[in-house]
Amino acid sequence: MSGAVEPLNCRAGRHVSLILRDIWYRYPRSDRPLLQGVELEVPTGASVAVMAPSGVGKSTLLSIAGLLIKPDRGTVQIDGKDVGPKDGKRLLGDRVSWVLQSVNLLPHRTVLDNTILPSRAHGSSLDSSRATATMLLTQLGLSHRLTSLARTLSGGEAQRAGVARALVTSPSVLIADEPTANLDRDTAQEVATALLSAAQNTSVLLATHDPMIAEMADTVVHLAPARGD
Ligand SMILES: Nc1ncnc2c1ncn2[C@@H]1O[C@H](COP(=O)(O)OP(=O)(O)OP(=O)(O)O)[C@@H](O)[C@H]1O
Repeated sequence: MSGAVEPLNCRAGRHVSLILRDIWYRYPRSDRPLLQGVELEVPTGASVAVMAPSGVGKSTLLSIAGLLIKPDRGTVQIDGKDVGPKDGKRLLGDRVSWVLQSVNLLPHRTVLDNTILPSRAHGSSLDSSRATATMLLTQLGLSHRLTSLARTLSGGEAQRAGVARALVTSPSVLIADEPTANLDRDTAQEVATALLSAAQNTSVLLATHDPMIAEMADTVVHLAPARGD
């Protein structure tokens, strides 16, 4: 039968922004690969939570998906294109953004100034960066904090500002490694809700120990421990 081959990044009418294919990774000096043929897809605008016991490799997997580590084998695709050896620097902080457990805002700069940094670094004008940042900060419940110094924010507010900073370039993919681990339960839930709602057009790959947070994602996947030899 003849016919068009369905593109890999579009399954059953759904676009897939992040694809990991047959990912293998072994840390130097380790006796066996930590990741052994991992496959993962995050459809555009969807969220996937990765759960596993401590040490199984969630952060390592996210570091590969988030272009910080190159896999020994396998491919990472962003928006349907394989990420090549020299693409990481170009994509990181623009098409692919991160939210970490520690936000690391510049303490003596305002919330708005912190938020616009990635978009300014990737060439957007000051006006358009400010407009996007203001919209995101408002959506994340921080409209009253735009001109506050970052050091005056509470933990939950700082984390929400970190989410705004990560989304200001309208990335295709947001990698969130334990984004709520330092927060109390209520604040964690509030931040996760804000993150998932602000990232509506972005594919989110989230690692968490917390089943309550994982269940807020569209899909929960469990990373299996590496097999021994
Ligand atoms: N830079 C490194 N060099 C060598 N081994 C490492 C390195 N980083 C992590 N590891 C090891 O790889 C394994 C997986 O670590 P990773 O941080 O990916 O797991 P995790 O599932 O995210 O754990 P946690 O939930 O505790 O954060 C651990 O045994 C860890 O010690």
